Amino acid sequence: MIHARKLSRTFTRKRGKERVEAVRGLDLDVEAGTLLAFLGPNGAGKSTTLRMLTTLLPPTSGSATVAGGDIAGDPSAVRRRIGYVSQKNAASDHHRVRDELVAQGKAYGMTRARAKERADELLDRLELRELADRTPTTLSGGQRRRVDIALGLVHAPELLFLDEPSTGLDPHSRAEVWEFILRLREESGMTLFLTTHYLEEADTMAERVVIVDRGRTIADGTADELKAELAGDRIDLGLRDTSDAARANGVAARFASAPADPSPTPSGTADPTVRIPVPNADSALPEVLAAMEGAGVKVATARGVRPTLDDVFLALTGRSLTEEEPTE
Ligand SMILES: Nc1ncnc2c1ncn2[C@@H]1O[C@H](COP(=O)(O)OP(=O)(O)OP(=O)(O)O)[C@@H](O)[C@H]1O
Repeated sequence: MIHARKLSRTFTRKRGKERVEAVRGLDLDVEAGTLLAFLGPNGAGKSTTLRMLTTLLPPTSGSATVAGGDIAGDPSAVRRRIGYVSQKNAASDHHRVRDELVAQGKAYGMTRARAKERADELLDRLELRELADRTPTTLSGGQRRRVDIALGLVHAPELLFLDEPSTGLDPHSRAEVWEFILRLREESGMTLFLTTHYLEEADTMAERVVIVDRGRTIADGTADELKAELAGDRIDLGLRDTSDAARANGVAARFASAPADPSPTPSGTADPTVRIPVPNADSALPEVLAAMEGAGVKVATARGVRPTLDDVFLALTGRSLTEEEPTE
């Protein structure tokens, strides 16, 4: 469905003629029917990639075919087959939801009758029927996002790009938008390519996660694969007594699958925490506790910690995905 080769985009900032390599040589193949989450910190090149794949921005070099069309050679064929829900609201503030959907259908060359029929189908499918005669300014954030998604679906695309579909929504609306995205996929088998800042969403919803940083792909796989290969489990032990720290670290070193923290790090309050990277926290925990007891270390709290996608990013770059990039 998507085949990109060495896709690159450089911007030249007017002042000072500074060059920004927003996307550097991206290779990507996406199978039809996949739900892919495209992750990366601010400024990693996600929106630029999306804009190139949706033909809104020409690449500086490299090539891509999207839904069977060449983004440079045949952009209109690509546009007919894909939908794009951008970060900005697509619906105008002053037109009623149904009218907006009908206008979109006509813009795609449908007859008025067909455009109305299609608008009705989408109003039902995205549970917007009751809101059909309202203008977007009177809708909640989640309802408005559903209207944006409906607008992206008018021409029944094979592939839908969603740029940050859940950003700026409250947790209830986020869950609701996700429910629609997942349902859409189940009903239509559509390929979905989305960016998100919410790592837990990518972790639980996406079949494939691609992480980009500074314009390059740094990880690609299922969330479980990436976590298992790049981050691994951890055991966190809270010590009752700081004076046990040196002994606790000695025991930790015997179990650690990677060099453990050299010194226990205070976890907010006075009691120190020893963090031990292990291949499997569930099976290692009883053995670690027994060894600590044998060494006379008094353990106050113990817990197995599963890695997150942020741990994956941290392992790869030494930075957290949730931290802001320093402004250039
Ligand atoms: N039109 C432009 N002119 C100059 N620089 C640009 C332009 N568009 C993007 N950039 C730069 O390209 C880099 C990648 O930007 P992009 O918007 O693709 O990142 P992103 O991963 O989508 O970030 P965010 O998560 O903040 O949306 C950034 O350094 C950005 O400042």
